[in-house]
Amino acid sequence: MHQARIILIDDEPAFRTLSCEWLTQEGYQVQTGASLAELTKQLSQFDADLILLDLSLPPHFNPQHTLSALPQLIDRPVIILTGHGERELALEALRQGAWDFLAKPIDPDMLAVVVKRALTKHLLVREIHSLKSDLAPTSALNRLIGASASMNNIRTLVERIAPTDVRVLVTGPSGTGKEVISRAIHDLSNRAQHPFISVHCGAIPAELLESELFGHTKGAFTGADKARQGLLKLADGGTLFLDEIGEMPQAMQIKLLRVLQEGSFYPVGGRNLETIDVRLVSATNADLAEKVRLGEFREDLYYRIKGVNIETCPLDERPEDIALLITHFLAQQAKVEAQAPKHPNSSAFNWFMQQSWPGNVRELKSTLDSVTAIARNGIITLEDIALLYPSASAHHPTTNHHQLPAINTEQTLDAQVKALEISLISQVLATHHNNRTHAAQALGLSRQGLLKKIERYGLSSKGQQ
Ligand SMILES: Nc1ncnc2c1ncn2[C@@H]1O[C@H](COP(=O)(O)OP(=O)(O)OP(=O)(O)O)[C@@H](O)[C@H]1O
Repeated sequence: MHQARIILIDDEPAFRTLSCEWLTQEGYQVQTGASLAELTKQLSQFDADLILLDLSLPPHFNPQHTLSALPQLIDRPVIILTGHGERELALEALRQGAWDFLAKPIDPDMLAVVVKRALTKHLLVREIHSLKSDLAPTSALNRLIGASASMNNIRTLVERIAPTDVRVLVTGPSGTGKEVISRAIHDLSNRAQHPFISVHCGAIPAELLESELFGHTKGAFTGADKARQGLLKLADGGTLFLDEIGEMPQAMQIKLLRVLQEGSFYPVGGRNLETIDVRLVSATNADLAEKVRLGEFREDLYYRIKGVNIETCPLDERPEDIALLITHFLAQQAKVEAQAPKHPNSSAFNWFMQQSWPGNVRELKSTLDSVTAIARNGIITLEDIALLYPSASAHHPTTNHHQLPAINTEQTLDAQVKALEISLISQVLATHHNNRTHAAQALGLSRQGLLKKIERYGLSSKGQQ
């Protein structure tokens, strides 16, 4: 876990210095300030995990004024520091969402215990929220990031067909999320409790594919020193995902067709007919219809596997998804590393928006991974990017074509306005270190208004303020 960050706001300099020392000795990173204005300024640069807050602060020394700021702060624990005779105020602060209060004079041991407890409990609450959202049935859909018309259609299709047993063929260029979509279909289906078995048809040598899929008996061929179940049997009750089905050898295509027609097969070298109940989802980046025309793929198999066709489109054709994917991948990375998410600054963000991504989402993700690995202090800059991609140093932010999505006569005005809104919100959130209060100010929105848009576009990521 990262070193927890605390902001202490109190108007007494001696108290600030002393408490700062105590907390630093406990291993926390601490920043201090004397007023609400300083708190706001610090929050924009220092993503605090906890705030210690005196209620009587300059210039007004009006506790009610401080109390009215509480709703903006309570995304993390706020501990109120109260003076003598301020019990009522402290209770009011608790009603408004403060975590706890400590009465002055503060005992350092008590301070350490209360702070530690608040941070631990806060962390647990966040974990529980995160686990709950991962378990929610809609989370499989939420994993399909994107607000483009194409991604919206895909999500709708996935939701409709997942509970049926219809076969699905996912087509589209490499790295556009065909496997993620296939998994989402499985996770939202009635087979979700059973296995999802993925077979990369092009990666397994033709001579091994049959025994990999159907299994084999002992002694079926040289080296088969014991019987082994095939992937088809392992997928029983669940979903069999045949990736790159266009690369399946012709001999195997006939065998697969038989399984799909009869629901049964013989393991290699075996005489006992095995029956299975699997849902088939296939994917390819090849033009299967063309392969059929060229005689490279069996027409009868093509129609057997096709069922519903879901088609993904290149990332360059849906620039509004880039901003959402960047936010998503950074949040995902932060979760794995149990750290606050890193953020691109404005010019780095623009660079990502302007690139062409022939390798699609996979390429965007790996570029982001490598750039974040070398970024310092939680901020990704154009200089970081230029270390790995030297052409970035010549990058000129005003000549981009993705920052403002290109005018597209095939999309409605609504869709294009949405794309622009997503792009701008993501960028402002990134440049304000995901501080929603400041991003809202920069965009001229109320915080509530911004939160609604974040929710609507699925822009939220764990660990944001
Ligand atoms: N819409 C999306 N939302 C979230 N992650 C995505 C999305 N699309 C792709 N990804 C991520 O991009 C990477 C590539 O996706 P995936 O493997 O599903 O692509 P693919 O189309 O199956 O590629 P290939 O044809 O090369 O097998 C994965 O890390 C995946 O998690």
